[in-house]
Amino acid sequence: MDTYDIFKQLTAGVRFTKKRTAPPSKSNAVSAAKETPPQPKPVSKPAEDSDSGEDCSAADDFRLLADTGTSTAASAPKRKKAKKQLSKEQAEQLRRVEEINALRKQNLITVLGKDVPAPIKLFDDLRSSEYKLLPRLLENLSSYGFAQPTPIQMQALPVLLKDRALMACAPTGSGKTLAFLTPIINGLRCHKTTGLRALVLAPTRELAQQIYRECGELTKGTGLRTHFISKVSEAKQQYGPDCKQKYDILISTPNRVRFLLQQQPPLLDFKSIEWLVLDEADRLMEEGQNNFKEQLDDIYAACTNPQKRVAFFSATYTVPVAKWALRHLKNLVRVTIGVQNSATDTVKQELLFVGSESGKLLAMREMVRQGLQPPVLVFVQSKERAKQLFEELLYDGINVDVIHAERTQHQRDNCVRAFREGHIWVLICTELMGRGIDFKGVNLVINYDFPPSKISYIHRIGRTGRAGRPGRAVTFFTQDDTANLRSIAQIIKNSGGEVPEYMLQMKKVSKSEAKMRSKKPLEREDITTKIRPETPKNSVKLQKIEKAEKVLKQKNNTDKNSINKTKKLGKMKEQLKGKAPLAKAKVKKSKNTSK
Ligand SMILES: Nc1ncnc2c1ncn2[C@@H]1O[C@H](COP(=O)(O)OP(=O)(O)OP(=O)(O)O)[C@@H](O)[C@H]1O
Repeated sequence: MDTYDIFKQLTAGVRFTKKRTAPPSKSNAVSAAKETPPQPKPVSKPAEDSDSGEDCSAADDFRLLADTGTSTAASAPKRKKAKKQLSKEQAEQLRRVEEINALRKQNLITVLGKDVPAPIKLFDDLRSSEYKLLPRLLENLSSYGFAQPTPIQMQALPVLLKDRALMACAPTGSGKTLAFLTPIINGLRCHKTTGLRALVLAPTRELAQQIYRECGELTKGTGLRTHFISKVSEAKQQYGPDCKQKYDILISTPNRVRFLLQQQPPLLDFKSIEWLVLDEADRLMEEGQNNFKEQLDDIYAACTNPQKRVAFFSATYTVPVAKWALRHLKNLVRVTIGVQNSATDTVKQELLFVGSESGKLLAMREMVRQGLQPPVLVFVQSKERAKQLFEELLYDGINVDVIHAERTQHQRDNCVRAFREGHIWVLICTELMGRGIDFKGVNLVINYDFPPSKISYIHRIGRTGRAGRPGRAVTFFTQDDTANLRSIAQIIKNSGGEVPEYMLQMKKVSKSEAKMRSKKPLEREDITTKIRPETPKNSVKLQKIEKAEKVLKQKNNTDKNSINKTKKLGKMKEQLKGKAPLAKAKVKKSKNTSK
């Protein structure tokens, strides 16, 4: 029973006149912790727009947490009274609480939950007797040379080091990986032969591999053994009952893990799992065909240790994830940095109207002509389109490669490595690389194909502007993309960018349509400059143009008007054949392009 319930019971049947102080509402109760003075206003207001149907607004979460009574508050008058009778000790406590609140406010940290540990200011604060961070781990942390923890690290580290369940939401590129690996390593402390004790799941193999690499750096000198499932076929030797090599930490994708769990006998044993972390948790909790939720349910059921700590991390969250966390995780703390479900403000975002599909290729070539500053990531909506664009850019002599699910693991690994090392300047990719991947110093993200949802947009453009560096994102759009334009324009506006007012005034898309669009990408014309096969409509038009050209030729007029007409007809002919498609796009671009 929380303060609100007690208040309700005590005041049953009592009527309040308007003059009296209003009773604390449930939402008030949530915004202030039990023994704290008024907290700063939560900064994680819901982002202004919520039309995609996939977002979980902060308001929803406040309600969700309020319903479970995870946070309680003393009423304002009580606090005033308490202030009057403060002992020295209480005054000191109050000062400390105010200091904590100021630190959170300054770093846009919002917390929800009971008795949330104070944020740290420096990594060195973790040396204290309270956290007892392994000296070797501190050494490894300091070898990165980071001046101070990022806001998510400031708050998530103490929460996890105090063994609390955590649902963390922080912008892309804000250092979430370190925020969950550090407490795991500290919790496990040294190698044991008991088997796997920590499991980290990520939606793609590339991301799992990246986390594995980071874990390798952080576990240096601790003796802890980390494993990444590279080939399922080799797993039997690596994990089977006869295997002598025991690992402490496993980092993988859910499908590989579930496959191994389902073998007879199972090749993995999760009974001793003490830490379960979901990176990109909202993606991992997505339900439906080809999604991870079912796999995750099986994995979660296999982690039978009741003492396990569970942590969710992502830059975006949806209502079902918040609901699941509240239902299943005890002692949950919710940490949000900045405004929930928003784009990182270090990226300069632009929307570019390119008229038609063929206009995209011309716009791309124009950007190349003006000079691209590599490395550049280009997102398209499917592997077919990735291949098509690759062929086109390769033909232009650009130092380009492509990564998609159809390439072999070896090719994908090589491609990622070459891009990281700067051998490839432009990398064409699909949604596969949209989340989590940390390529250092990506200068530009081009959304060649409009993102299927605003969640996708936030993650895609988050591949640039990481760890406080500046970045740029250009999103092409055509007439066909206007349905999602409003919500993405709103995101740009919310993160401080400029967008034309008409975009924000566009009709809202219904939740069901937004959901449908996020699952089923638009059908688009192929990416090609090859001559398009003639349609009956085109050939009639072509015949008409050719007839007009013939007439003009016969007249043999050399006046300006006739010359212009001939030129215009020639251009129209080229356009119909797919050789010069941008004339229309250029005109519209100047009207509708935002900064
Ligand atoms: N305290 C810090 N100070 C400066 N840079 C940091 C700090 N912690 C981590 N980084 C760097 O920030 C970059 C992004 O970190 P990370 O990949 O963990 O981001 P993320 O929040 O998980 O992003 P995403 O949501 O896209 O997955 C990495 O290159 C990492 O080395």
